[in-house]
Amino acid sequence: MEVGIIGANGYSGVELIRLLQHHPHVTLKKIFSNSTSGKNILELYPHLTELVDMTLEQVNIDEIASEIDLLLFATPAGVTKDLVPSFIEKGIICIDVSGDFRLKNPEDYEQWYKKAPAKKEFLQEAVYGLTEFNRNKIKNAKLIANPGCFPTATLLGLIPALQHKVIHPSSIHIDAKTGVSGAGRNANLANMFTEVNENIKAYKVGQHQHIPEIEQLIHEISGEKVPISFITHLVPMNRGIMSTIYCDLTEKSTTEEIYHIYKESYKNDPFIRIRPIGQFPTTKEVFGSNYCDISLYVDERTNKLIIISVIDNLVKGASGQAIQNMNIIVGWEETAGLTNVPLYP
Ligand SMILES: NC(=O)C1=CN([C@@H]2O[C@H](COP(=O)(O)OP(=O)(O)OC[C@H]3O[C@@H](n4cnc5c(N)ncnc54)[C@H](OP(=O)(O)O)[C@@H]3O)[C@@H](O)[C@H]2O)C=CC1
Ligand SMILES: CC(=O)N[C@@H](CCC(=O)OP(=O)(O)O)C(=O)O
Repeated sequence: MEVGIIGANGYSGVELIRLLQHHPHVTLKKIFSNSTSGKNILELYPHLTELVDMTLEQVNIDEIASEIDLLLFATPAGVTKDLVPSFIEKGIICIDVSGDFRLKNPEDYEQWYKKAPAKKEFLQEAVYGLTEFNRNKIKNAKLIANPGCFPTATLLGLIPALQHKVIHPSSIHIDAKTGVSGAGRNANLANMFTEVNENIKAYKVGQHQHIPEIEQLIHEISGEKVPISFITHLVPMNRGIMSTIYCDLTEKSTTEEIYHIYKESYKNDPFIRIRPIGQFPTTKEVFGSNYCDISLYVDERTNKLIIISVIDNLVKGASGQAIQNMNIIVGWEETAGLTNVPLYP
């Protein structure tokens, strides 16, 4: 299969390039960017020396359509809503890592992304690519809206509890932390070493674009349209997301009972690791891998379930999950190209 990456020079794009080096069935045929087109990827990422020798090209829809079977998009919000429809119409499978097709209601996109939304028909056609939740729909998808990094960690942590109705959806509070690569490679004062190092800060408080995405899926699972509290923090590390979720239990329960629900729910999911009771995951333990590690704790004093979920934002939170979805669409083994062990320490 001939694959291309649009936005290949950003952090998610170059992570796609890295992961595809180990993919047994994929030929990376073309890479594309915008302002850096014409450059060899090695000028921007020397760590790929002697591994990849490709020049970034400007997107040309007709040329791409004649050479590529599947496109992975790693572009900023607002780009794919205009680009993707032409490729879908030409029969090319599109997997979009950006947020353009995630929210079914275009008004939500306008409100939270402050941009014009994609056309309704494409929003309807897009399948939300949270693999473990939507595997059956993903199989037949032509357009995947890959989830955001925070929604991936958070929703994988919440889904079994919501499906088994052990928590009140209206009681969900999420405290989330991310490494700086989540913001992409563009220079930005807020992400400078001097601003981030030895520091931790809350950002986009009450305004984060992942709020409606998380609420949309909670609604789909529970039938309840409820607002959530969701606060993101920037911490001084390159990669990693930790989502700590607090929710009220519907009935008295124990950590053991909840643990068994989660083990059963995820027993066929190769990238979800439910940690033994009493062991809590760190971001380093999933670094560079497609794993999502989840721990459960019932605080019997407050009757709350506390869920701790970690991922690597660039792998399970973006490029790894995109490849997992591609594997499912094409019918390859779901783990193809994604079997690397986390890098530790
Ligand atoms: N970083 C992360 O952890 C995650 C990111 N995402 C999403 O993935 C997308 C990419 O993020 P990230 O890699 O961090 O961002 P980056 O800013 O690092 O990279 C995006 C790249 O897209 C390129 N680009 C912009 N417009 C076009 C265009 N019209 N055609 C081709 N290329 C274009 C830019 O290239 P040029 O410089 O040449 O203009 C830029 O380098 C975003 O939508 C982001 O929200 C989702 C989950 C996690
Ligand atoms: C550190 C940092 O800034 N992280 C980004 C993650 C963005 C992301 O995952 O992308 P989408 O906008 O495509 O959902 C943020 O919090 O907005």
